Amino acid sequence: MSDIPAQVSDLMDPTQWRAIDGFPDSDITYHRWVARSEDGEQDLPAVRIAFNRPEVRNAFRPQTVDELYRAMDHARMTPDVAAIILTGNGPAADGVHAFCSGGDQRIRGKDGYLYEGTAQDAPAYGGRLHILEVQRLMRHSPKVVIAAVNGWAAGGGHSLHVVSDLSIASREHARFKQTDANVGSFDAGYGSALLARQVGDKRAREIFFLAREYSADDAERWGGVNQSVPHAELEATALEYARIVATKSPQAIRMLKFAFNLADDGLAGQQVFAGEATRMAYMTEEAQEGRDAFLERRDPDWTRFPYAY
Ligand SMILES: CC(C)(COP(=O)(O)OP(=O)(O)OC[C@H]1O[C@@H](n2cnc3c(N)ncnc32)[C@H](O)[C@@H]1OP(=O)(O)O)[C@@H](O)C(=O)NCCC(=O)NCCSC(=O)CCC(=O)c1ccccc1C(=O)O
Repeated sequence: MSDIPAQVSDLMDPTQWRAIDGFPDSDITYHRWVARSEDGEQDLPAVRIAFNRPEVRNAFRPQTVDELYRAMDHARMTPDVAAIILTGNGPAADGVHAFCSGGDQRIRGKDGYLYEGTAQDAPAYGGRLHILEVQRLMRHSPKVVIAAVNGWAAGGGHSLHVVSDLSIASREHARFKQTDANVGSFDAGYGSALLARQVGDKRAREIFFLAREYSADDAERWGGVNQSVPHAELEATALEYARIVATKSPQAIRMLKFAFNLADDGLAGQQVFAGEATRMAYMTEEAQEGRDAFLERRDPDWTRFPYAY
């Protein structure tokens, strides 16, 4: 049985989680859902990834983004994980909760966000904007990403909740504010286009152009989150969503997620969907006949495969 990890957040029940090898607590924390009993420990089908910089409202710096990408990718490639819960640790010392407040403005250089040790006036290509790579990974991951918005979701943090497949928000502490334009940034990709899909075009423009704060209940009413729940129930609700997702066919969930993405993602969306369709085709005798004929140096015999309609 693994050790019970540190309680990294007010809502995290450490007895339900275990540490994951190779992912020590750092700018993010990454845990696997487990059931512990006298008989031992059993992995359950969800992971928890959390921003771990509550002193800056869980703003991300390049190191944070690198760690987030690695954890997301690890979850993507873990075959018995159905869902990824994305949240923020906290609260901070002043009692304020944050999901994520976007890019860390203190280390923003001329052309992006700078790694520690990079001079503020570094020449071009010193800066990173690779949170967008994380957005694409979340979008193309076959796993269902559930944002558990425990506090502030601002700027690029707002976008991460938008890109998540499902969002659940703390009624007392979740606060949404799309501050990009306040600081001269603009998520002109998923963060704005998907938001318009979710809450409607006028509302999305209002959220970006006015950068006004709105609540979990507002977000639920507008269609921006699936559910506003009492703070104390946030992670339990996210786990309940994950548990239900895990009762469904993995193949069906994967195909549905990629189908939901397809039209908005253009040819990249078609490619992801088509890749899974190809995997299914490979499992058929018809496709295997093509492979076998090549390896046996003969013409394929398609006669037993009908032109289905
Ligand atoms: C989130 C707030 C509204 C919370 O307000 P409040 O509770 O009053 O707390 P504060 O006193 O403001 O903050 C406490 C403490 O934290 C520091 N802090 C907070 N947010 C950040 C931040 N993002 N960067 C650095 N530091 C931060 C704050 O300075 C305080 O520190 P002290 O030392 O105690 O003074 C409010 O905090 C707020 O508005 N925060 C800023 C939100 C913001 O504008 N974020 C950046 C938006 S731009 C972005 O995220 C770019 C992301 C990106 O990479 C990108 C790239 C390419 C295309 C698109 C994107 C994209 O937008 O995603």
